[in-house]
Amino acid sequence: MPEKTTTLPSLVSFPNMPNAIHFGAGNIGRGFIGPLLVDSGYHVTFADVNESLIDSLNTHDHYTVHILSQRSSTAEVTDFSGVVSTSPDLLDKFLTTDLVTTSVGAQILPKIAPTIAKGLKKLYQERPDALVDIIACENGVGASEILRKEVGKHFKKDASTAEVEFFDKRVGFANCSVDRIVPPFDPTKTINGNGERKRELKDHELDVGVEDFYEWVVDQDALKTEHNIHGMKLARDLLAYVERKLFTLNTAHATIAYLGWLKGYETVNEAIEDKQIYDIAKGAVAESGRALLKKYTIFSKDEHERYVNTIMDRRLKNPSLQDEIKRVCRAPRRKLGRNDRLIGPAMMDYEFGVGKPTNLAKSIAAAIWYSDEDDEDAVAIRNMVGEGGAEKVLREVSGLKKGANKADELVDHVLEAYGSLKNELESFRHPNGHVNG
Ligand SMILES: NC(=O)c1ccc[n+]([C@@H]2O[C@H](COP(=O)([O-])OP(=O)(O)OC[C@H]3O[C@@H](n4cnc5c(N)ncnc54)[C@H](O)[C@@H]3O)[C@@H](O)[C@H]2O)c1
Ligand SMILES: O=P(O)(O)OC[C@@H](O)[C@@H](O)[C@H](O)[C@H](O)CO
Repeated sequence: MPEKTTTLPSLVSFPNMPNAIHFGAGNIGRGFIGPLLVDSGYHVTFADVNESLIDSLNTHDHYTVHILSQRSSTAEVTDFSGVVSTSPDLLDKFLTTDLVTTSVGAQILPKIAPTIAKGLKKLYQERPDALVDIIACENGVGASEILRKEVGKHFKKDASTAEVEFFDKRVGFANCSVDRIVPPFDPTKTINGNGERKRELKDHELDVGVEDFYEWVVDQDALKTEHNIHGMKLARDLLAYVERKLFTLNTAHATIAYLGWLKGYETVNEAIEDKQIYDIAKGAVAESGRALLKKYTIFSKDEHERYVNTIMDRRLKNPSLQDEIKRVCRAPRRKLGRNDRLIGPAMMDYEFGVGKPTNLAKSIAAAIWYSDEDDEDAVAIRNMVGEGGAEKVLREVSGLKKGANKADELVDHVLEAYGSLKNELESFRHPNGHVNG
């Protein structure tokens, strides 16, 4: 295996501006990872299925990232282009890159894997001594590892021994934790000293709005080469950072959103001001926090308390964000997965014997109640509930196997919450709510 850390080969093989390929030119691509890469000297090639977005990237020479905070500010992004992710032109871009990143949604990774495998084959044919790192910037545990397995299936099919060696030794798949709230943004609205004013969409359609906070932590042991990216932190205990973020920020976010949906709110800002919702979310992160602190001794109790307070009382309450409940509730099948933000910390509570996850059970129950006919995950879950009740979802989507003690305990606990949640929330009913639906 090539050497890592400071003795790593760096960008010397690219005398001109190095190229990074980023799959997914959406909120996180344009609002977080893309700007950091550009700021670090890369030309970013965005690859996306959305053809009109790619056209727009190729007809604009800059866009603006609006920092949504009390003291709003902006940053200009230049040095980017776009390629449709199914176009053969994308494969040529692999010849001049040492970094491929993604933010397409964890469930989409298997769909982009064949293209990445083809790009790597091309790279191997032209530059068999190349080193390249791939970082899946998706919410979830081990997203880059999942991508490695998917890409490997395609790359290794009918591959020579030398090709397999190239894949195993010269391509890094580094897991990461990626944290910045990038909500839907209306680029025609802008805030200045005189309040809100309207702008022409065509000039600003690529603009994004982001919170001021960001954290990107990457597994340094998995990287094959040095990248020197501003804002990318390298760490060894990666799972600790991934789970701390997913089981705190995303646990609270999901709890607020699913309960907020039940009560009829449209934004996270509205829902978090509802004391009943705030208390359940705070309780849920306390339940995940007690298990996280047992599992990961690198975080002290005080540090974790500060981390939680920043999330609950500063970041999620940021009045400039106006994040949509619908966005945060998206893909509930993924969010109800065994290792994700709801079931993951609840099971950790049982595994570490730190107490019963009463608030997390309510969050899980609320996620099972969620319905959105535009979201295929939500439709699938509603259908499963229709066929076999909430238990079917917990057994089949959340992987809580019948007969396993801890899993059975959690199932019972969630089913109880599922039955009583609407009554519990009813007295706080909002006119648009779903507590009676
Ligand atoms: N928005 C946030 O606050 C935030 C923060 C941290 C992490 N994330 C994670 O980042 C990822 C992306 O989230 P987002 O909010 O940017 O979503 P988004 O919907 O804004 O962007 C996703 C982009 O991927 C593109 N895409 C979909 N299928 C594709 C395919 N097969 N090939 C190429 N491109 C494809 C879409 O067209 C879209 O432009 C998710 O995993 C999310 O969990 C989001
Ligand atoms: O992106 P998802 O669907 O996994 O989760 C929705 C939000 O909780 C998420 O995008 C947060 O805004 C983000 O994780 C903040 O870093």
